[in-house]
Amino acid sequence: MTDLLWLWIVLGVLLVAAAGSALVVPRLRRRGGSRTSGPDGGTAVEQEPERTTDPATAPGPQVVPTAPAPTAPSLETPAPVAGRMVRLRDRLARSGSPLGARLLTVLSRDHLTEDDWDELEETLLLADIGAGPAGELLEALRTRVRVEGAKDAATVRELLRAELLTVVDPTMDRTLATTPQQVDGTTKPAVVLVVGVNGTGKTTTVGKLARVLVAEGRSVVLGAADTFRAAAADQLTTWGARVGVETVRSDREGADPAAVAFDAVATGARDGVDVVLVDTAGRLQNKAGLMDELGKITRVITREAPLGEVLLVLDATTGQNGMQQAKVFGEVAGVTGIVLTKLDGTAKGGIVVAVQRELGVPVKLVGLGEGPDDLAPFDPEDFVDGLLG
Ligand SMILES: Nc1nc2c(ncn2[C@@H]2O[C@H](COP(=O)(O)OP(=O)(O)OP(=O)(O)O)[C@@H](O)[C@H]2O)c(=O)[nH]1
Repeated sequence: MTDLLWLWIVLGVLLVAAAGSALVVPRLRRRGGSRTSGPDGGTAVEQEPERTTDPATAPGPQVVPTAPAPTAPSLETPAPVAGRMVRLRDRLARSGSPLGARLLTVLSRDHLTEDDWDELEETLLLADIGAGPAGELLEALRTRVRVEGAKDAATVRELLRAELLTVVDPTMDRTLATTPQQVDGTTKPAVVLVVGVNGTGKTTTVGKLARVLVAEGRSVVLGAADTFRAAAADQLTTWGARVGVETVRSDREGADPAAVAFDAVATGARDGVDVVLVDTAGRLQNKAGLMDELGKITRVITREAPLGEVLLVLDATTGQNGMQQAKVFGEVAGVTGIVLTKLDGTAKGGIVVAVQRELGVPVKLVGLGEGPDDLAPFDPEDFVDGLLG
């Protein structure tokens, strides 16, 4: 009898426990989402919203309404890269035409006087071509006009076109080093570091360049090493997400940019991507500080993969004023190529020539608008045709 009583008590306790556990809705937390760099430079993953279990299969009577699962944003297809500069040439012609049109007007006069040659020189200097290249261009034109003597509009245009092309220098190697490299039997991504003063268009250029690479079928990882401006990492993440490219960033404003750059390159190497593009902050006007920061970023990157390209972003609208900054970056950062942005907004296209001369490195890309695909590989012939209108 006592045994039977104990059996009933145990069964009762078990029933109460089972009913209690059925009312508990388990909460699951999944780790995943955008990759962020931890304060120590190690990668951490976070920012994933909490998920509740599917109400249809969850135990218990309660049905918790859930918001519909967000649909993944549809990926954009970047515009083809070939012929971009031709497509954008009209824009260039509109902004650069004062140079070409004024030169052609003067050169077409019947007898060119010294005043005419002075006017040509002034026009070239106003377009920021620089005194040296302007002198060379005029010297060559004088000789050809004297020797050839021809004056019809087509011949004059052809003369000017040829001499402008010579100073823009079609022989410079403008290819971007974006091919993965073999290091000790391991394939490493090509690393492109993007530098320049603030506001020149670095972040935008990294975003647009990612699209250029995606359009060419390359896989890309972005590194948001501009940790100075909090919005820069968000801006970059948005650019990347639009074309399915991952951004490695820090969750902390003011984090060590070198740590983020290292994480981005390590992520790219681990995931076997073709190219890692690293955006940097541009606020260090002081040469020693700049040298320290860029030196550290370069050192940590090269521990993981060779640095293929250092692109200096320059705002074409600042013209000769931007040259001083360009020289400082040229000295401290080992620049291998120039990206000239905002060429759509200036008649000072001659800066292409001046900056190449000053730094001894080629303009490789030009920004010709605020649209996502308004970045084009620089083509000297298309550029000169744009200037001539
Ligand atoms: N018209 C025009 N605007 C451009 C071009 N490239 C960039 N911009 C604009 O320039 C502004 C600054 O661009 P950002 O990419 O934020 O510049 P940043 O150098 O990263 O700036 P910091 O992060 O402050 O150093 C933005 O409004 C861009 O849309 C271009 O080729 N043409």
